[in-house]
Amino acid sequence: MNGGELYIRATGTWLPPVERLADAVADGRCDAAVARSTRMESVTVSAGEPAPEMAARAARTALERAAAEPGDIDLVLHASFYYQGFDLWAPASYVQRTAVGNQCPALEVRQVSNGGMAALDLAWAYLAADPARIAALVSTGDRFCPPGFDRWRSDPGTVYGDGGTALVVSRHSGFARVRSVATVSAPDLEGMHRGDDPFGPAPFSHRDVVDLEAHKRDFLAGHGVAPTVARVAAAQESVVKQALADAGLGLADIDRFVLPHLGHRRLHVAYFAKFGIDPERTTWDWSRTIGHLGAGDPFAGLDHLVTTGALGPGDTCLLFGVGAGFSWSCAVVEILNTPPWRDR
Ligand SMILES: CCC(=O)NCCNC(=O)CCNC(=O)[C@H](O)C(C)(C)COP(=O)(O)O
Repeated sequence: MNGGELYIRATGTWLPPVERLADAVADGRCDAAVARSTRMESVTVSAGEPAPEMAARAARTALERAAAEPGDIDLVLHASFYYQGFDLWAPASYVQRTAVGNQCPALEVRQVSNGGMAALDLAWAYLAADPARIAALVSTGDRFCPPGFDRWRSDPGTVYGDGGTALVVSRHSGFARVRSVATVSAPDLEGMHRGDDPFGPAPFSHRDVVDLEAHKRDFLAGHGVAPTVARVAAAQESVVKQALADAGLGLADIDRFVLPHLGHRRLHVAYFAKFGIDPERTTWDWSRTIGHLGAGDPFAGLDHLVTTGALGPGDTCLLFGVGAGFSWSCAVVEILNTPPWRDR
């Protein structure tokens, strides 16, 4: 169980323009088979904006919407998982200096695609530990660009988009209440994003471009597909059960589902078919135009549903996060009122 009340004061995203998969297939950047299996339409692609800068822009939007002063923020957590622009550096401090302008603890959470949701879980516990602590900013930012990452081919079941997202959470008030956050870990699966590669002395010591499919093939060769799929499914189920139980709700009580921006085949196996979720009640129709934002999918998806009015007062929403490791987080969010920034 989490500690005390937690509210969402504001969400924020900063997303660059999209590139269409049809164009990427036509010019050979994206394999037609990936376009077919993922059913993605487009992904956001940064023309040069660095990941921490996109996170800071999303953070500024969320802080403005929250009407938060620098002194209101008691913790900054920044989640990312790809290169942040410098070899040895603290992107959370960049977000704090450029978007927040205070001196509270600013720390990074690197838990691959589950980093944003894991940071939300950690922020709640940090705020609950001291009555003097009121609010936190959680930001995410990633730019999946060459030479080290191929957004179309580095992870064939998922096409990657660039962007920044942010959440301002508070123990006192907000347009939505976080009724629970649960996190589950399965470290026996960490080898799936490592494969048979040796540990290296520097980035890209063993290969020039991230190739998650190669690591997955190596891992499955040793661990078997069926047991691995079953392990992933069981852990995903356990985190959903825990979040719903902590919120005192059942799956049937949930109005909308914010899913990771994975390709359609992966979403079908892990969410639509597994939980009997109607794609129409999820963020799929939108996420297929955005791509996998790394740690930011859940915040971007919530921002989209609230801003477009798909979620309104009295509605409940389940946020899903899953990351290499693996780790899964799940949050139950109840919308209390319509935020002033909702599309008119
Ligand atoms: C590396 C980025 C990241 O953290 N992504 C989230 C974790 N990855 C996923 O959830 C993708 C789905 N993959 C899996 O569940 C496992 O690899 C399976 C269970 C082996 C299935 O793989 P698939 O056939 O979908 O490629």
